[in-house]
Parts: sequence; structure tokens; C-alpha cells
Amino acid sequence: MRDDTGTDDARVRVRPNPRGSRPRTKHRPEHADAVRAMVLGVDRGRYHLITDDGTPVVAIKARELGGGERGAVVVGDRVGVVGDVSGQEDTMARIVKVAARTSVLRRSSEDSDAAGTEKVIVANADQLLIVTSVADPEPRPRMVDRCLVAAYDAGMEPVLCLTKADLDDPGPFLERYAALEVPAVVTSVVDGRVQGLDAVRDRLTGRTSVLVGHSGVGKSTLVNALVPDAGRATGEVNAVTGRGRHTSSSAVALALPDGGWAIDTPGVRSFGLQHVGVADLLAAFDDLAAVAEECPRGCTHTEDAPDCALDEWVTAGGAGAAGEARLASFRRLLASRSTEPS
Ligand SMILES: Nc1nc2c(ncn2[C@@H]2O[C@H](COP(=O)(O)OP(=O)(O)OP(=O)(O)O)[C@@H](O)[C@H]2O)c(=O)[nH]1
Ligand SMILES: [Zn+2]
Repeated sequence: MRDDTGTDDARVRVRPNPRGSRPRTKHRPEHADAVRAMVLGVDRGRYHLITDDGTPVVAIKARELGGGERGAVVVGDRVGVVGDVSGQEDTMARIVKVAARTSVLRRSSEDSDAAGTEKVIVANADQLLIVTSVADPEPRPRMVDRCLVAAYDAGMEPVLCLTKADLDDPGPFLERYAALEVPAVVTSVVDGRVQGLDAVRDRLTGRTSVLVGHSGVGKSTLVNALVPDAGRATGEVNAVTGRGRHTSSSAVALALPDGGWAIDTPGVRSFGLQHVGVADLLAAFDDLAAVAEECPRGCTHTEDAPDCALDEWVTAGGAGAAGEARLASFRRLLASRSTEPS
């Protein structure tokens, strides 16, 4: 169609439309027909989804979503897909929308990536299950502290899962987290069967939980006990990726039998915490945050911070008998942001 110049005079010329002056929506489908789905796994540009009616679909990301971290679509994301959403073999749908996230779990980049960059690994999870063995390998308190900070920063509730309680008493390690009131579940393996599973299931059912843990702590054992066909589910992703499960660092969401999701994170060894500010962590502790309003401007709330209101509050007994331990634990978490993960 020719542009209407409003005149028949052939000498009047229409200048080309300057770039971007057109209303883009006019030329872009509204995607009102997009099907809602959740991202279960991501592998080399292929997104493994499950639609709200339960159909597994493979999709690519529409270019309009943009690239880089800003346009990233991650496990747990709620998305809108168009195109072939039949789920048939060799079909490919297209992700055109990503819903606002309720939580964002980040980690430090891999060694091969640019140092210091943060990546979102999981969206919309509400719980972080920090799996640690009581022994073999020994628990790593600093790593656990860093996981706690990552959870609080992400807006997720942390839960400690102490495995291998058949090897040693989990009590002393759990004592370290008592003042923070971190919920804990304890498991063991006796005669080849995982004990303590019911408490873990109670914690996870109906929620979306990310499981993190160092190699050898028994995370796979736990996942396999919780999700009987987990091996098959992760195997399917493997069949697509051709990569071994243990060398892959991508997260995979597994449906729990009684509802909810367990998101396994093979290869996630550390969380980058450089982006976590004092206020971010403080926000997770209502009582401390309220008291800290009285702190001098710019207070770091560390032990050596002059006139930190948190000290006064504890000394005055405002936090009760456990107040001192709670403040000390909070400060330990604050400090863990800047120590090397180990
Ligand atoms: N004694 C004891 N051994 C356990 C328990 N849970 C797991 N194990 C053993 O610990 C070893 C490591 O378990 P995995 O489940 O493979 O550990 P993982 O955390 O998945 O480690 P990677 O597979 O390396 O990521 C295996 O030999 C398990 O049989 C437990 O509760 N008690
Ligand atoms: Zn302070």
C-alpha cells in the first residue's frame, strides 16, 4: 500500500518512516493465545517445558525476549508459548512471554565464564533444601552459611537437610543454626533404605524446592527416594543433551508424587554473593530489620560498628535469652558473603 501523502501532487515526497516511529504492537502478534507452561530444564537453547495441562513441550526462545542475562529464561520460569504445543516428537514451540518472578536464585559464574558475573539459575522457587552430610564428607559450615545467605537474598525459605545420620550425631552441627530458627530434617540410610523421608516429603510437598549440596553428601540418593522415576527424568534430559548428569550444571525440575517440585542442581557448588547487600540480608530478619532502623546512618551492623542499635537491643534483653546467639549468627552470615566458599 502506498503512503497517503494527503495530496495528489507528485512533487510532494514522503520521507521514509524514521526507525522506531511506528507503533510496534501494530505489527506484533499480541500472543493472547499463548499457552502457559513452566520451564523444567534448559539445554543449549532448548527449553523443556510442561504446559499447565501437563503436556511436555520443547521450545526455543523468541528473539523478541532479548539475549544476555536480561532475556534469560531459567528453570522454574512461568512462560507463555505459541506455535506447536502438541508435544509431539520433533515439534518445537516458541516462548514469547516470561511472567514476573516471585524469587530469583543466583550463583557465581563457572570458572570458564567471566569472573564475578552472576547468573540466575532458578526462578519462582520458594524453598532451598541445603543438603549436608553429618560425616563422609564432613559438613562445611561456611558453605552452608553462604547457602543460607543466597536463600534469604533470593526470597526463599532455607531448610537444612542433614544426611548420613547413621554415621554420626547431627546435633552439634544443627546447634549452629538453632538461633536462626532454620528448619531441619534428618535422614539416614539403614539396610539400603532411606530413613526420615516422611519429614522431608512433608517439607517439600506442594512447594517448589531447590536442592543444593556438595558431591557425595547423598543428594542423588535423596532425590531418587523422593522421585522414584528421577533417574528416568534426568535420563531423558541426558538423551537430549548427550551430557553426563554429573558434568551438567543445569538445574532440572522433577515433579514430586504428591505435588510440588524438587529442583535438582547437579554441579552447583557455590553461590556468588557479591551482589548481596546488608539490607538484602537484613530484610529476611523482621525483628533485626525493625531494630536496625534506629542505627546510625550507614551502619554496617557488624560487631565493630559503632553504636549499632542491634547491640543495644540485645544488651537490653529485647531479643530474649537467645538474642545474643541470634545476632551473632546474623553477623556470621553477613561476614560469610565475603569469605571464599569452601
Ligand atoms: N551411610 C550413609 N551413606 C549414604 C547416605 N546417603 C547416601 N549415602 C552414600 O553416600 C554416597 C554418595 O551418595 P550420592 O547420593 O551419590 O551423593 P551425591 O550428593 O548425589 O553426590 P554426587 O553423586 O557426587 O553428586 C553413596 O555411596 C551413597 O550410598 C546415608 O544417609 N548414610
Ligand atoms: Zn547497626
